Amino acid sequence: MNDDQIRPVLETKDLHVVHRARGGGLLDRTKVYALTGADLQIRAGETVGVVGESGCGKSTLAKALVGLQQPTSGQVLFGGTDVWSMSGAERRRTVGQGVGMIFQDPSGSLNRRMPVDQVIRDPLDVHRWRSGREREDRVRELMDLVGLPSSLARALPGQLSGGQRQRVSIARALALSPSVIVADEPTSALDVSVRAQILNLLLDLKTELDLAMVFVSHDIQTVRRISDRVVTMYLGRIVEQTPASALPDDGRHPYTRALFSATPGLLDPIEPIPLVGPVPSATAPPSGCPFRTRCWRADDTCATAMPEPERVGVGHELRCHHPISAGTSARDLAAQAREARAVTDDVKEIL
Ligand SMILES: Nc1ncnc2c1ncn2[C@@H]1O[C@H](COP(=O)(O)OP(=O)(O)OP(=O)(O)O)[C@@H](O)[C@H]1O
Repeated sequence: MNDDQIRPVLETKDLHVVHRARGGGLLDRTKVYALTGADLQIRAGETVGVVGESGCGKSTLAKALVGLQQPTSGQVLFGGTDVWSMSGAERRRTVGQGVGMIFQDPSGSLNRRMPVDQVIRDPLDVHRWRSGREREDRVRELMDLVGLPSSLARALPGQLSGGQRQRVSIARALALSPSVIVADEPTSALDVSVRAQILNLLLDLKTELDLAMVFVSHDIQTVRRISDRVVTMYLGRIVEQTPASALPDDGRHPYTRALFSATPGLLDPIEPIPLVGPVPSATAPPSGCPFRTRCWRADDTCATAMPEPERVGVGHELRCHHPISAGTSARDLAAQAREARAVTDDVKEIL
């Protein structure tokens, strides 16, 4: 069976999330296009990494996947059912049990006054999972699973180290035996020395419990290493989905290649592909392809329409009017981008 024939456990269809601008007054109707037309399928047992610059919509996508962010339009399907067509209680039951979330900052996501065993037990109580006795046993089992000694059962989150707090979050996310875990920057708030421990714990649990995982991170090297598939986002759009094994050199979207070229330590000595200017504001994304204002390959076509998704290989899809040929080296791309930039600068001077 190929990927297309395996039904996704979690899926988004043409998902849009538009926020109201932060800090605006009641009458400020400025819209922030945080997520635009996201189509994503998560299959049982796979790890999908999500990368992109700050503000591109990664967290919004993560929250939408776990039912914490109501879409403006489009669908989030769990086991084939649209979770936003359910009643609130049904959605909380379905998504709360089926999808676990791990946040970036365990301190912010744990109730400071609740001891560890109660934090882990909370979802079991909320979902009225089995008997009180079985819940106690389950909490012990979960603490053991994530490597927390039972002596910490009555400790408050503030008495734990950052790594221990993230273990508590992981135990809580796993309490109801979800089939998918969504981890939003799960290690970036931790000391460098414990990051690897928490990452390895997540990977071990994923294998042991046969979980699918969505892993959102700025750490592109880690994402590439642990994922089956890497999703690149730019200004609210999924612009490419690539088998991790094909990265970086077989990435076909100019933005994926630029992002990877700016990451130290990947394969060859790198040569960053120079991009022009900053990321445009999500309140006024450019027409057509959102990346066109910074892309060295863009032409007039790119301003007219967002390219349709194109399948270029197994598990490999992108939206680009001018995709890069597979296997083009980062060095060649950097040279192309520099040359295109020099031409643009010349034109500006003449004008
Ligand atoms: N609750 C909100 N209200 C208004 N705007 C928001 C809200 N949440 C996110 N945004 C905006 O939506 C866009 C996408 O934000 P999001 O947090 O999803 O991006 P991100 O890729 O996760 O960023 P980072 O990597 O910095 O966490 C940004 O422009 C952000 O400022």
